Parts: sequence; C-alpha cells; structure tokens
Amino acid sequence: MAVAREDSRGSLVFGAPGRNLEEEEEDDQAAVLLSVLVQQGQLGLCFYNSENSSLHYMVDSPDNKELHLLSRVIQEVRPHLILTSAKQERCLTQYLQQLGSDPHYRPEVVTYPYVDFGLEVGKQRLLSAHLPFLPPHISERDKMSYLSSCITFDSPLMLRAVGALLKCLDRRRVGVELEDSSVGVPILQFNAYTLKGVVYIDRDTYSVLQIFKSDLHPSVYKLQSGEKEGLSLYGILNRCRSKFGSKMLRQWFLRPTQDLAVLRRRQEVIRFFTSPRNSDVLNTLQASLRNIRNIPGLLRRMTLSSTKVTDWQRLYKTVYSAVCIRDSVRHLPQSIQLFREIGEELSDNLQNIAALINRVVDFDASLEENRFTVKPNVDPAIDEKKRRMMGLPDFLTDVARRELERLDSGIPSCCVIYIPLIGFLLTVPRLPSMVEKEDFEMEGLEFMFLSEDRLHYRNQTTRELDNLLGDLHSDIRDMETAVMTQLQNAVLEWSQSLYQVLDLMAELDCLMAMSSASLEYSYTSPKLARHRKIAITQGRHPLLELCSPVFVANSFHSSESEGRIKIVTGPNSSGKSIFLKQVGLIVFMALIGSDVPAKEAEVGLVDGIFTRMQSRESVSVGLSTFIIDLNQMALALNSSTGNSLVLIDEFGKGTNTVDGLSLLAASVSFWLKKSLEDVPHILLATNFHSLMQLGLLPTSGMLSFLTLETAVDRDELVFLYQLKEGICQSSYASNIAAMAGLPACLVHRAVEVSEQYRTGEPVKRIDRASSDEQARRCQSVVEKFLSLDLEDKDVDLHGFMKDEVLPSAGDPVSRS
Ligand SMILES: Nc1ncnc2c1ncn2[C@@H]1O[C@H](COP(=O)(O)OP(=O)(O)OP(=O)(O)O)[C@@H](O)[C@H]1O
Repeated sequence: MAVAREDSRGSLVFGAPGRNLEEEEEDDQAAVLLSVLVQQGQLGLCFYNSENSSLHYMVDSPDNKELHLLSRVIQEVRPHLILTSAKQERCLTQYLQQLGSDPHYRPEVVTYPYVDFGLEVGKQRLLSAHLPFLPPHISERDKMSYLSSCITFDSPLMLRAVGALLKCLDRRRVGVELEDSSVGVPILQFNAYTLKGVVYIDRDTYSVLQIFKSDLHPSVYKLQSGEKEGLSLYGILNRCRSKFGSKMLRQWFLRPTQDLAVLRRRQEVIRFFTSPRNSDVLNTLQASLRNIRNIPGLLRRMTLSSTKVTDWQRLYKTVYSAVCIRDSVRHLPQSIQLFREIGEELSDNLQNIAALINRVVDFDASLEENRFTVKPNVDPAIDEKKRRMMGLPDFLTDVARRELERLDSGIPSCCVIYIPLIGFLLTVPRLPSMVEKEDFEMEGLEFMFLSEDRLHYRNQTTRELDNLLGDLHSDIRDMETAVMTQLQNAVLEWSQSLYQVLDLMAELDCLMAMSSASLEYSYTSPKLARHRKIAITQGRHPLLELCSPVFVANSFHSSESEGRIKIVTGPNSSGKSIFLKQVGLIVFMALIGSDVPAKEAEVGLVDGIFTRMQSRESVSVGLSTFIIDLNQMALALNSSTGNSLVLIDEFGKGTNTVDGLSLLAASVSFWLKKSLEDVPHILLATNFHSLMQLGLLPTSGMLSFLTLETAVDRDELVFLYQLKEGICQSSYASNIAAMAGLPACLVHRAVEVSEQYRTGEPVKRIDRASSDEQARRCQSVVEKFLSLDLEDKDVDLHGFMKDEVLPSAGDPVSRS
C-alpha cells in the first residue's frame, strides 16, 4: 500500500486515492463507506450506502487475529472508503495494508483521530443525524427512544464507529453534494447486518466454481452498470425482472445459509411455481414485477429537492403494481409463508399512497410543463389563480384594445403580455422612423426594452394589473411546490410500507427467477436437513451440461457409513475436476434455496465450502503458484470442521514429485487422525497414483476410492466420464498426449523411458544409433589421414585438421 498522506481536512489517508465520490454520484453509482474499530478481539462496524441512504450496523462480534469476519464483510460489501481510528490495533493496520496489495480492489482508507470514535460523541451524532422519516419537531427524548428501536445501543464499538462515520458523511456531503449546506446527509433506514449462519465460502471458491464470472467483484451494493456476467451460476439463475431482485439474488449467492427455516421458506415458493399448473401465475406476476421501480432511489430523491415528474409517475406505477400483485397473491395458497406475508403485510397504506398521488398529481399537465402540477380541487387557492390565468388572454386583449385607442394614431397595434417574474407589459411594433433610443419614448409610457423588433413599456395600467393579478405564474409555481413538499412528506412517512414492498417483491422476483431456471433445466428440489450427510443421485454440472452435447451424470454419497474422504483418480481429462466442481455447485445451490441439477439430492447443511483447485493468477497476487496452493490448503486444514465440504484438486503438483506426494499424503493422514465427527466431507482428485501404489495412506473405513471410467478402442482412449469405485491403474498419459497432437516419435520415446524407469532398468540413451554413425565417420577420418603423404611439403595438414577432425572447433593447431 502506498504511503499515508494528509487530506484537506487533516486526516491521514492511505493508499490509492480510490474513486471520487462526486464522480460516482454523477455516474449514479452508490458510495459505500465503512467505519470499523477492532479492540481486544472484538470487531465493531457499520456502513452507509448512499444508494438507498441506509445505515447498516453489525453488533460487536468476536473476530480472530486475521480478521476473517471483517474480511468477509469487506468481501461482501466492497466499501469505497474504509474509515478507522488513527489509534488502532496492529492486526487492523496489517490487514488494511494487505488489502492495499489487491490489484482488483483498492478502497480509500481514511483515519480520524481517536476522539472522533468516542462513545458519547457517537450517540450525540446519531441524535443530530438527519432522519427525514421522523416528524421535524420531535423532542430529543422521543428521538432517543425511537432510535433505540432502530439500532442497538449495547454494542459500544459499533456505536463509536457510527459516530465517526456520521462525521465523515457530513464532511464529504455524501449524496447531497449539490444541495444547500443546510441539507444534511439523510438516513432513511437502519438495517442490522449479520453474517450468522452464513456458509463460509472464500473468493477463490466463488471463482473456481464459476459462481460469479465478471472482472469486477460481485458486490451486493455495487452492481456496475455495463458489467457483464459471463457463463456463471449466477448468470444462468438470474432471471429476475427487477434490478432490486437481481441485487437480492446476488446477496443470497454471497450468503448461502444454514438457516433451515429460510431455506424451506424459499423452497416452498419454488415448488409452487415449478408445478406445471402454475406457469400462468408465474408469467403474470413476472410481467407485473417489471413495473416496480427503484424505491430507495425514489425515496432518496424525495428527501432532496430533486424529485422529477417521472419520479412521481414511477412511484405511482410501483405502488399501483404492488397493490395488483398483492391482490393476485391473495388468491394463491396462503399456507405458503411468502404469499401470506405479501397478502397481509403490503398494507392499505399502499392504496393510500396510490390514491393520494392520483388525486394530487396532474400527470398530463406535469409532463407538458415539465414540472410538478396539481390537479383541480386539491387547493382552492391554486384553482382560483389558475382560473384567473386561464381568463387572462381575453382580458388582456380587451385592455390592449383600450390602450391602443389612447396611444398615438401612428401605432398600428398593441398587446398586453405577461412575463413571469417581470409582470405585465405593453408591447407595440417598432416603426421604421424609430431609430435612436429617444425615438422610443412615448408619453405616459415607461420604456423597458426592445426585443424582436417590438418595444416593451410599463404604464399605469400594467402596474395596476401587476397589483391586481400579482405574479400569477410564480405564485402558482410556489403553491404547487408547497403541495409537492407536503406530498413528499406524506410519502416519506409511509416509507416503511414502501421498503416492505421492496423486500417482499425482491424475494418474490428471486424465487420466480430460480423457479424459471429450475423448470428450464429440469432441476429437482433437494431434501435439506441438519445431518452430516450428502447424497446426490445422478448429479450434473449446471454449467457444463449447457455446453456439452452429452453429459454423463454421476452420484456422490458421503456419510459416516459411506466414508467421508473420497479419493478420485483417473487419467487426465477424464472428468475429475468437473465432478468435484459439480458436487460443490450442487451443495452451494441447495444452500441458497435453489433446486439442483440431480435426479435426487439430500444435503446436510454444511458450514463452509473449502477448495484447493486451480490457482489464482499468481502475477497479480505476487505469490508463487505453489504458495497460493499451500495457503488454500492451510485454510482448508485449519478452518474446516466436521460439517464442511472440502474439494481438493491436484494438490502438491507444484513442487518436486516426492515432496508434493508427501505433503498430500500427510494432509489426508491429518484428517484421518481426527475423530469421526471432526472429519469434513472431502473429495480429493489426484494424478499421484503412487499415493495408493506405495501405500502411503493408512487403512481407514473413512477412506474410499473412486475412479472415472475410460476404455481403449484400437489404441485410442475413450472417456466414459462414468464414476465407479476403485483406483485408476494407468494415467494413459501417452494416449492423451497423442490425442493432443504431440509428434508420434516423441510419444513413443516417452513410453520407452517411462517403461524403463518403472521397471528399474537403466534408461538407454537416445543417441545410440548415431554412435554407429560416429564410428563410421571416425573410420573415414582415419582412412583419409593414412592416405596423406606426410613427407610431401604441400600437404595441408592444418586444413585437414580443420575440415575433417574438428570441423567446428576453430583453429586446432593453435588450441593444441
Ligand atoms: N460428466 C461428464 N460428461 C461429459 N463430459 C465431461 C464430463 N466430465 C468431464 N467432461 C469433459 O471432459 C473435460 C475434462 O474434464 P476435467 O477437466 O474434469 O478432467 P480432469 O480429469 O480433471 O483432467 P486433469 O487431470 O487433466 O485436470 C471437460 O472439459 C468436459 O468437456
């Protein structure tokens, strides 16, 4: 990480400047700012998301020295800015420095003085925060008791972090950069943030299993516009109709859960929609969901002065569609929890909001005038002014006629016009004789200006009109703006009902998306339970099955009785990695509540999926491939529990064979030495056949061996991709090399050497044939030498040596 620098406010700033918050606001990108404190093994944090003006807090929780919990939160939230105290624990400093070495993600790290993280300071800042949903004149005591229902006050570290975060928001004016300085940064909702029950999956696993596939990190809060999802599990399951549905799905993907109640709630909805009888309902609801817009964005704009006509239209459509969806869902089985909640919890407030907007906003006129316009009968004063405004043209024509009669006979015509903010004016055409300014003067008229060849004047009559009618246009505008503010406040007071719409609709959208995918790809609903068993019958790889014309399904059973450690061998390209990944993906899908690609599946809720598979790009990380492999293996060995799934593919091949083999054998033995309940489900693929041939593993009932079937047909290897019990006897490396197009002579020689090495024979040198050739050449040199007449003075001995004996060695005489 780069050196610390001082920002304009005297705070220390580390690392790359990061993305500018103002720029992001223009891009309509959310800014996420996270404030964190670590003290004596406890972690306290909170973060603000400007997209929906929400403050998320996490109750103080224990974290280890490596700050795994913090790293998990950062992985999920991807804050643009991390704020912490200048006085902090070493582990946090180290963690932040390490974060700076990640080329894909460089948040701005800012430190504030320790005093900004005081507990009382935090509470005071919270009290004076801008909370638009509260009535403006609420007493401090009432505000405090209300706040205690929004945010927990018994997490001191978190509260201290909140204080500093609020200061930072105010200083940077996050989301209100363009507003008047009296407008505070709004907080529209408080959300408790929790990772409890979340299945541990690290970034490498997400990447190797192709759960997400995009260059940028899959952050919940930072869906980049223009970011394309490649072939990935998220890509094929995300059929959400709304943006917030996609966001929620992403969050589910980032937080696979062990919470059985949550998973069953999702499963029962998917089961309903995947029933062929209900496909019409699915289509109708999906169509209505399209009309539900970004409620947080709309509400945020209502706290500022930037509500547009289109915002009112969208809000009306959103609320109206939500009411329609609620009414349709009320006809679906109310035994399904989500349907019941939609039916009950989408309150009549929504109808009230829709009715109020419909009664107040004149959408046609608003669009025409491109400003908020009120319907008749909302405010009698506005109606009166508008009436006057409507009658104005006739009335002014009358006035103009009378004025013309009073003017010089040389003036051909006269009008009375109204210009907003200036008032009423008399206008006459300029006569050709009127050249100089003095020529414009007329008796009883005060010259104002010349525009488009017309002269504009004020006189007694226009002044009387000003007094009588006032600045009608501006008055109407001001009065309508006041009505809009009242309407905004009413909507903001109902914001809780609107957020409820958002959460329930997002959930419905995600589940309908997963149902559509399940129908299209013929998935099945897995049985979930709190046991330590995984049983997948005829499982498939959800991505490969879409790209491959034929996919061979395979089963996987892991339990105490069927062995928890499976060693998979097979020739290269026989399907080992795909099998490992397919098991990982099926378990993952079950843990987000989705149906799975299998004939049948029973999945015990695992607490983590650990992988040691192909390594990340080592150049950018700055570590050798082997070190990365070891790090991944260390994490699996140290952090997996009897309830985890561990997938290991070709561990140990990054160093010399014997050392790699020993490390692999030692790792398996490490798990075998554990008591039965502490051994994770392990699936290990290897090309080290000597692991079994040399008997490097202890005999254990926990260990079982699987191999992928192949056949040789007329010297050609055929992959059957079918898993069976046993150990692969040959690597078939030569057949595979030949299939890959290596030259036949090279493959032949490789087979020869391999055979001699295996049988312990000395490896015969490849240059034996050419030594005969050499003997023949020597003989010819000797014969030529003997034929030379050494007595003859003209014999070119030097040339002979050069050409025949040492053709490439330069000057042999001088060398000797
Ligand atoms: N079950 C299957 N059905 C159909 N095709 C499969 C199946 N499994 C694997 N394949 C095909 O075989 C290819 C190689 O599979 P995979 O990468 O899993 O082999 P491997 O045994 O791990 O090879 P290596 O040991 O060289 O890493 C896949 O890209 C896919 O095209």
